Order: sequence, then structure tokens, then C-alpha cells
Amino acid sequence: MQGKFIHDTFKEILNTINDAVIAINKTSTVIVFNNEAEKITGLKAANMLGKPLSNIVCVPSPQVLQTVLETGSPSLNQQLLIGNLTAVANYIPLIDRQGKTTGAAAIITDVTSLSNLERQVIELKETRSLLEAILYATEDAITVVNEKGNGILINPAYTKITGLTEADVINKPASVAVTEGESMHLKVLQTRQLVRGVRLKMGPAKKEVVVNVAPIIMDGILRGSVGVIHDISEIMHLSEELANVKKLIRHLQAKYTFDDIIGESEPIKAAIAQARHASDTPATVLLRGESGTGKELFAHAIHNVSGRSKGPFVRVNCVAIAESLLESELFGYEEGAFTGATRGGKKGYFEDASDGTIFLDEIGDINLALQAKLLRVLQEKEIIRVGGTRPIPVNVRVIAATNANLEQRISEGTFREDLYYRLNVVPIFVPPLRVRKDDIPLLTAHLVKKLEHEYKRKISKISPAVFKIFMNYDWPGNIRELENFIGRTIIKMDKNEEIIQTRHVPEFLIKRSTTQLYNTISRFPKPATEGRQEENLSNILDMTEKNILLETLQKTNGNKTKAANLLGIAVRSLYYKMEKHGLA
Ligand SMILES: Nc1ncnc2c1ncn2[C@@H]1O[C@H](COP(=O)(O)OP(=O)(O)OP(=O)(O)O)[C@@H](O)[C@H]1O
Repeated sequence: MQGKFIHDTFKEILNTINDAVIAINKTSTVIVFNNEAEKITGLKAANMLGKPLSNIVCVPSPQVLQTVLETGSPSLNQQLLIGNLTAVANYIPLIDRQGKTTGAAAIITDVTSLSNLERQVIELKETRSLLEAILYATEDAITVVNEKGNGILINPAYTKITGLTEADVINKPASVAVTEGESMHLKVLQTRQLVRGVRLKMGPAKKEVVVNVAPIIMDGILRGSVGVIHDISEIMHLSEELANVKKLIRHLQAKYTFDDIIGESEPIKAAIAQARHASDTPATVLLRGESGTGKELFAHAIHNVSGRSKGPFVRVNCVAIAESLLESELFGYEEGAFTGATRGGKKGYFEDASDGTIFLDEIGDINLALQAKLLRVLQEKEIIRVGGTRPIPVNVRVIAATNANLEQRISEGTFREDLYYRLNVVPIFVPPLRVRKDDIPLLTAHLVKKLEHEYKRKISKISPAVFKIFMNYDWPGNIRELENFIGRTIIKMDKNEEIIQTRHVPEFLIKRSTTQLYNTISRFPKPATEGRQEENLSNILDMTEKNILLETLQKTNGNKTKAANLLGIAVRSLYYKMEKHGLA
């Protein structure tokens, strides 16, 4: 009776404790427990009392409990599992008055929620290791800034790409890293909006990069932003190479378009308009004009705009090929046509150009025999290979070019008149540079850019004095000569110089330019404008034009073709001008 009293009193005392308590005897059998123990085990008294402790809770290390019972020493923080719960037990030995261990009390604390936290900490650590691995492994640069826009993290790729180390960026404003353009971190922090695909230059080496930056927003609060930076210098390099390869391919085809024909002066605009018009038709085009004026450029452009642009463009320089070979090159040959002829024969340029365009440059210089054969091709639209008899139909558009005075050659009997008319279906006169000097600045800028790339130099400016020299010279070699001079000028510049100055211009060009300026001024009788300040510019220009026409016609004894040639204008336009000035 007294034993029950003691037991119940003891249990009451145990119930005042927040932790679960289960007392066991020397054989690990449960002798007493409190309400909290029933609660966390979910067991009724009948299922606990007198049962081994291991039936009630899972003891991962039974020997620990055994040691407590045997040695009478407490053991703390031992893990227990009760169903889904994780608990920690402190085993306290129960010792009687004689100092003998009679059992033990397990004081059990539910640490499930605590272990959840621990688990989260472990998960966070794992995530962090994973993120670090990604940060270190990726080839893309990553940069993180805080909400103030100051750097807080970069990865090794960032340093590799931008050349900036942690010392350069951590705790520094994001803008320090950007050499050209605006810091996207700062923009994102202002707008809270993601930015994508922005091109910038970063770091001391001005690396070409593309950046994506996203805001970091946690629980609605802006904490900073993260940027991913892609190095595109390699892509840029590759696309440059691709552009070069494309250029090479275009060299085998038609390289230029009308956009490549630089000039805004009236004479060049008129020629371009004529050429554009001709592109839409299948008509044969005859390009006239001095050497270096851009006739070949026009031929390319006409082909590229025409319906045949997908077909081949075959350029034949009729003077560059030996006369004896030109016929077989143009029309091909049959097997055995001559000693050394390839077995099976060979196609000529006309057949190569099938469904495309053949550009016959320097057409004025082919011999009469070949002229007759060419005439036949133009009339019949078929060729006969050298050594053959079988006509082969060809579908080829002909563009011819010459700087020769064909009309004069006809009168001299060296050029066939019938061929002239066959070729001259659409004549286009490409004006010489001296009649379109207004285009010199544009052309110079274009050619400088072209050569800058070729010579791997950077030219930022051309001094006005150099332009003056260029403007005062007549450029008998036309744009080819201008291109040549600019090339020679760039060569004379030091590597670090970026401005073309007069000292770089070859001496003799300066001399010639000055002489020509002097001649131009003194050549013409002073128009009756002196003292007549009220004359407007248009009248002065008219008078000057009239004087030049008169002077040229005098020089050519009234031969209008020659005069037009000297002036670099079409005979038709000479007639028009003569009429305008009452000289016809
Ligand atoms: N309007 C232009 N814009 C830009 N470059 C031009 C222009 N005209 C000519 N060029 C350049 O000048 C050089 C000479 O041009 P092109 O070979 O077409 O002249 P051409 O009249 O055919 O000469 P030729 O009669 O000696 O064959 C080329 O490098 C060409 O690219």
C-alpha cells in the first residue's frame, strides 16, 4: 500500500516536468513514467508498464543504456527515435541508499523541430557547395552586388574574362567594372526589372561582353542583383573571319552591290539610276568611263540586283588573257581542238556563266576576228566551241565595259559597228572623279575605312588641309588612284598616329594639287562677275561651264565625242549642255 503511495507520489512529481520521463529497473523494464511520456509515445500505461524500454522507444545504442545501468554513470544527449519523432535522452542512473544502481531514468526531450532546423542548415550547406561548384566551373562570369550596387561576389571566370579581381570589385560600385556602356546592375537595382543581352565593354582590356542581370528579391525586398556575363570577343572574332570568308566567296561571285557604290553627286546618282533601271531588264549593258571610275563595281551591282543574282557572275578581262587563248577561254574547246587540249574538251566562260552574267571588261581591245564571233553569240545566243561545229545554246546576260573611245575605233576600222550596236543597248557612263569632286570627302572616308581594316590601323580623322589637297587634284586615275594615295598616306603614318595630316601625303601629290589649283584659276577667262557682287552662284557656275565647253571644243576642233571624252561626260549630255548655252 505504501509502495503504491510512493509510486503515485513519484509519478505526480514527474508530471510537473515538461520533458518525458521513463524510469526503468536494472533489467531495462519500465517501472514508472509521466504523462508527457504517454503523450510522446502515444502509448497507454498498460502498454508501457513492465515492458522493456526498447519496445517503447528505439534506442540506437543499447549498450550506452547498459553501461549506465552497470556503471551508475549518467549518459547525456543520446539519440532516440519514437515513431516519426527524433528525441534526445539523458540517462540518469537511479541509485539506492546503499549506493547500488537499481535502474535508470530516461529524461526525453523532443528535438524534432530542432532537427528540422539542423536539416535545413545541412541542406543550405549542400546548396552552397553546389552553387560554389557551379560558380567555379562555369565559363560565364558571374557577379553579385548588394542592394546598394556594391560588389559582393564574383567567380574565377569573371576575373578571367574581365581581368578584374576581387580587390577591384568587392565593396566597390558596380560601375567600376564597366569601361564602355552603362552598369546593368545599377539599372536593375533602379528598375527591379531583368535585363537581357546588353552589350558592354568591361575591364581594362575593354572585353566585348553580353550581360544578363536579374534582381534578387527576397520576401518582396530588393537584396541586390546577379549578373551573368558572356565573353563574345571570340564570337566577334569568328564572325569577322566569317565576314572575310564571305568576302572571299563574293570575290568569286559578284562582290559588290549598289550600296558599295559611294557618291551622292548628280553625275554618279544619274549613272546609278540608269544601272538600277538596266538591272531589271535582260538587256546588254555597255559601261563606259575612264579607268578606275568603278565600272566593274557597276557590273557587280547590276548582276546582284538582277533576276540572275543567284546565278554565276563570270568576269573576263579581255586584255589580261593572251589573244591566242581568249577565244577558247570564252567559248571553250572540243577534244583534240589543238595540241595540249584537255581530253573531253573544256567549257568556256560563256558556258560557265550559264543562267548568270558574263562581264567582258576591256571589250574595246579584242581583235576583229573575235569581235565577229562575239557578235554571233550575242545574236544567236549560242556558242560553238573551238574545234567544234555543234552550236551550244547559252542563257547569259552580257555586261561589257571599256574605257576606249569605241566611236573613234569604229571610224578607224578597228571596232565593228554592228557589234557596237549589239553591245550599246544600254550605255551607262560612269563619270570620272574630277567631275564629281563633291564626292571626294565621302569616298575618302569610305576608302580610309576599307584600308584601315586592311592595314589593321585606326584612323580617327583626316585633317581639312589634306581634304583641300585631295579636292584640288584632278585624279586622272580616278577612284583607283585616290585609293592608292590613301594607302600610301596610311603607310607613311606612325603606328600610334590616328590623324591623316599633310605631312603624310606624298610630296608630289601636294605639288600637283597646287599646280592644278593654279591652272584652274588662271585657265579660264575671269567670268564677267568681277565687280558684279549681285551675280548669284548659279550664274557664275553657268558661265564657268560655258567657258569650259568652249575651251574643250576648241581643243578637239569641234569633235564632240572627243570633247565629251575629255570632259568625262556622255556625248548626249554634251549636246544637252551645248544647247543650253546656245553653242549647238
Ligand atoms: N563609287 C565608288 N565607291 C567606292 N569605291 C569605288 C567606287 N568606284 C570605284 N571604286 C573603287 O575603285 C577601284 C577601281 O574600281 P573599278 O575596278 O571598278 O574601276 P574600273 O572602272 O572597272 O577600272 P578599269 O577600267 O581600269 O577596269 C576599286 O577598288 C573600286 O572598289
